[in-house]
Formats: sequence, C-alpha cells, structure tokens
Amino acid sequence: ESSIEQTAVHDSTNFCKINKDEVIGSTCDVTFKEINEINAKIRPDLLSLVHSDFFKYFKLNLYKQCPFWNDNNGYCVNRACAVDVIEDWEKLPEYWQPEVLGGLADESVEVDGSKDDECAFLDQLCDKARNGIVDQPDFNYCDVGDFHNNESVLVDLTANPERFTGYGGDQSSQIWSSIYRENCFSSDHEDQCLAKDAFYRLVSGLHASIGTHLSNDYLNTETAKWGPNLDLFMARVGNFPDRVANIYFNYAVVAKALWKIQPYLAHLDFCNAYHEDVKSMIESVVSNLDSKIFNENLLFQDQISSSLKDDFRTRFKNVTTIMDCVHCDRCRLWGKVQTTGYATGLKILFEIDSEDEAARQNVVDKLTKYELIALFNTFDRLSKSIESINNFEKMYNEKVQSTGGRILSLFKSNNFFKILGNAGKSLSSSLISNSSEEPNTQDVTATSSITKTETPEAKFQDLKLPTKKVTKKASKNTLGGAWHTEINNVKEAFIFLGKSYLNLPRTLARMALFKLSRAWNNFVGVPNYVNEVENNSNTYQLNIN
Ligand SMILES: Cc1cc2nc3c(=O)[nH]c(=O)nc-3n(C[C@H](O)[C@H](O)[C@H](O)COP(=O)(O)OP(=O)(O)OC[C@H]3O[C@@H](n4cnc5c(N)ncnc54)[C@H](O)[C@@H]3O)c2cc1C
Repeated sequence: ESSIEQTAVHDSTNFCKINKDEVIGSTCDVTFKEINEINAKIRPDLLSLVHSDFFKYFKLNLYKQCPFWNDNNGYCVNRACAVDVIEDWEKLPEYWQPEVLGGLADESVEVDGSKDDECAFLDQLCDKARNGIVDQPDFNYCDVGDFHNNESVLVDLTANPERFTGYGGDQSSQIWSSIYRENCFSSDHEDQCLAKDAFYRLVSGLHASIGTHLSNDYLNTETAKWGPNLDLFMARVGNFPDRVANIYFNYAVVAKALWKIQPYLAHLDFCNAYHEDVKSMIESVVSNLDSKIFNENLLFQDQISSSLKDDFRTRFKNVTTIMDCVHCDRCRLWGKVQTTGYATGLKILFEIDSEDEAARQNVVDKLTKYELIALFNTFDRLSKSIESINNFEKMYNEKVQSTGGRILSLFKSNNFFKILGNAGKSLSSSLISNSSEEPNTQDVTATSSITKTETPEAKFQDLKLPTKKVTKKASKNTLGGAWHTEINNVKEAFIFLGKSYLNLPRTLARMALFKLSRAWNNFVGVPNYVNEVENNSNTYQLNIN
C-alpha cells in the first residue's frame, strides 16, 4: 500500500484551521509568523554553529540491542521495509539500496576509546564537569550513559545529513506506534491534559520534522538527483496542519530551553579554543529568542505535578531508548540526536526551577557536551524544517497557479498552505476547548490538541468531480423502474455470455501460446522467472509520482 493511500485514509486534515497570525498553542505566546521571522534571522548563524568543529560531532552506540522487543532481523534484510516508497528496490543500483542510503559515511565514524585526534580535541575543549558522567540520574530525560560507553562511536553529523533513506514498512511503523503508546500516562487526573498534550505534540512534531527532511532531501530514482519532493511532503506532513503546527510547537519548546540557559552559557569555556566565533554565534542565535515563546510553568503546576513529572520524564526516556530499535543507522543517529536534544530541553525547562542562581549554573555545568551538541542540533533540525515548510509553500503556490488554481487531488483541500490564507479558528482555542480529550494511541494521526471544526463545504471544494449521469436505475423505486432494471440485468447477462463465446477461440489460442512458450523455455533450459522479469522491466516507478 503506498503512503499516499495510507494518508488518504486518515483524514485529520480538516481537524483544525490555522491562521499565520494566531498563536501556535495555549502554552506559547508566539504566532506562526513570528516564528518564521525569528527563524529567518537566526538561520545563518545556527547553520554555521552546527557546522563548527565542536557542534558537528555526536556519540552514540550503534550496536545496542533493542530492549523492548526481540528484533534481530538486521536492517532492511526484510525488503518489505522499503516497498511502500519505492517498488523493486532490487533492480536499483547498489548505491540506491536502503542499507547504503541509510548507512553512515565510514570515514566520519570513529570508534570510541581510541586515542584519535577527534575525541581528544573534543575532550580538551570541554571543562571536566561536562566530560564526567552526570551524577543525577533522576533528572535525566535520556540515558546519558551511552556517551561514556566503550562501544559508542563518534559521528560527524555534517557528513551524514538527515535525508531520505528508504527506511519504512512494518519496522518503522512499529517504532512510531511504540513511541506514541508512551503517551498513555498512568494517572488519570484531568490536570494532566496539558502535559499529555505537550508529550503528544513533541513526538508528533519530531515525526513531522523527520518527514519534512526526508521529503526535502529526497532521492529521485529516475533522475538520480536529490531534492525536494512536494507531493511526498504534502502526503506526509502538509496535508495535516496539526503536524505542521507541532513542528512549530517543538521549535518553541527548544527555543525556550536555549533562552533559559543563555545567562549560564557565558561561563562555559567549551569551544573557543577551536573555533573562536562559536560563542558569538551562540550569542546571536539565543539573543533573538524571547521567554514568552513557551510557558513551561503551565504544565506541572499543582499537587499531582510531581508524580506526573516523574511519569513524563520516564516516558520520554523510553522514547530515547526506543531509538535503539531503529535498524537504519542514519535514522537511528538522527533519532538519537533529536530525542536527546528534546530530553535536554525538557531537563532544562522542568528541572531548573530553583531561584538560586548558583544552583541554576550548577545544572547547566552538569550538562554533558553531547547533551549541548544534541540541543543545538535539534534546534537546527527544527529550524531547517521551518525553512523547508516555507519553501514548500512557494512550490505549492506555483503548482497551484500552474494548474490554473485547481488543486491536485493529492493535496487535500484543507492542507496547511491552503488554510494559512484563510482566517481560521486559532489552534490555541482548540487546544483549550479540547484539552480534556484523550489522544487516540491506536490511530497515531489523532491528536488531543485538535478539534473537528470541519465545515462540509470546505471539504473537497476545489475538486472538480464529473457530473453524475442520471441513469434509468434512478427510477428503481417504482414497479415499472424495477421491471426495467430486471430486464436490463438479464440483457447484460446475455451480452456477457455472448461475448465470452465470441472471445473463446482467442482466449484458447493465447493459453496455448503461453503453454508452448513455457514448454520451449523448459526445453532450452531458460528458467521460468525470466519471463516475469522481462514483463516487469521498466517499472522503477515511484508510487507517489
Ligand atoms: C526514529 C526514526 C527515524 C527515521 N528517520 C528517517 C530518515 O532519516 N529518513 C527516512 O527516509 N526515513 C526515516 N524514518 C522512516 C520514516 O519516519 C517513516 O516511518 C517511513 O518513511 C514510512 O513512512 P509512512 O508514510 O509509511 O508512515 P510513517 O511515517 O511510518 O507513520 C506511520 C503512521 O503514523 C501517522 N503519522 C505520520 N506522521 C505523523 C505525525 N507527524 N503525527 C502524528 N501521526 C503521524 C500516520 O497515520 C502514518 O500512517 C525514520 C523512522 C524512525 C522511527
């Protein structure tokens, strides 16, 4: 089943209407437009920052066993994991195989423990506090132990961009549904809704951001070129405004965490030895952020908050651990970076609540360098997603113009770009009004934050359907109508029988020819599957095109 067909089944497109001037959620005092503006301002510096020598390396254990289920199939040994995107992988050249697409550039990976220069310089650049294992396991939203594991490898992120890998099918679906299942909190108090909603949005925003990157850096197997694929983006993300909104929500969450540690970053002496501009790049990125972008205090504010927060932390830690079940190395790498980045952001937002400045500085000092690297790289991923969404919007508008205003059936009529132009209901009000709703963890497209505000005329309004032919069958309700229907049916049955007899000689001749050709192949020693391969040649078509 193609991904397009799957998305057509889930019709969450009509769940909400977004206006670019509305705030992105009840916990965020910032609009889509404002985030676009902030992002345009900080994008160049953020990009340089994550390409700097300090921020471009990440450490992870690629060989860790999946702790949640027995899964030793190996990456994409089962070809089904790719068939929903591209047909007939086997016929594509070696460098297009998912193992290669989803692998890591060898030269950028260093095994930890060796005294190689990369590791050594990273260690020199950091003060001791950030190299040691953090002695506060209770405050961690991810497993920081991986950064000190002997089996971990150091990877150059810039040499392994996050892009389309062909990873998919049952395996990635299983990972995503396990992640969404973590949203089922144990306590059932109604005050947990905002926290539950935030958890869902974080995961969905991560999912949508990955979908945006793989659509933006997509391999066209016909032209062998990498580039944006608007159809794929619309099918995965653009047709679902709630998913786009969740990317903006995640941007706000990570931005607030960066804003919060800004005063304490100045004390850190971590990278200027290697790249003297790094501090000023951090400064110019973070100084453009504002505290109102996200209000973390709304999430855990009453008596039950403490246990709810523990639950939230444990569940998010599980999400980071589920990444060890991802068999595609490239996907696992970026999954780990981003879940670690969110985990670090959450730790900063929810664990630095002391009024004591020294205590705050202490929490920041105890962040490992890999948490900092993950935090900035996650912010860069979200920033890149927002930049891509704006580019896709231009492509979308051009496509709509070139088709004379008619939107292709693939682009749902209430998709993100379409409704941005409309003065719709604010997402924030839908968040508040629907905050008691349970997210449906079976259908992961459902969101607790979205209300069904669909108007019947908005649906399919720009689809031009052929006018229905009025058939004689319309008069079926009367006795005469029923008689006509019966006579027609009998007539059609006779016509069918007659045609079958007429076609009989041709059908028999074809069958004889087929049997003869098989017998001949057997006789000369050609295996039977050759015929099938020839029949299927030149079918390296993408489902989505
Ligand atoms: C951790 C991880 C990292 C990955 N990284 C990459 C990568 O770098 N490159 C790459 O090409 N592939 C990557 N993948 C695979 C990719 O995410 C998809 O799983 C794959 O492309 C198959 O997509 P799909 O259309 O079948 O649906 P999936 O994306 O697998 O989604 C499954 C179902 O979830 C629902 N859904 C989809 N998006 C959302 C959302 N944002 N919010 C709520 N519900 C949603 C839909 O109902 C959908 O049918 C990664 C997968 C995982 C688990």
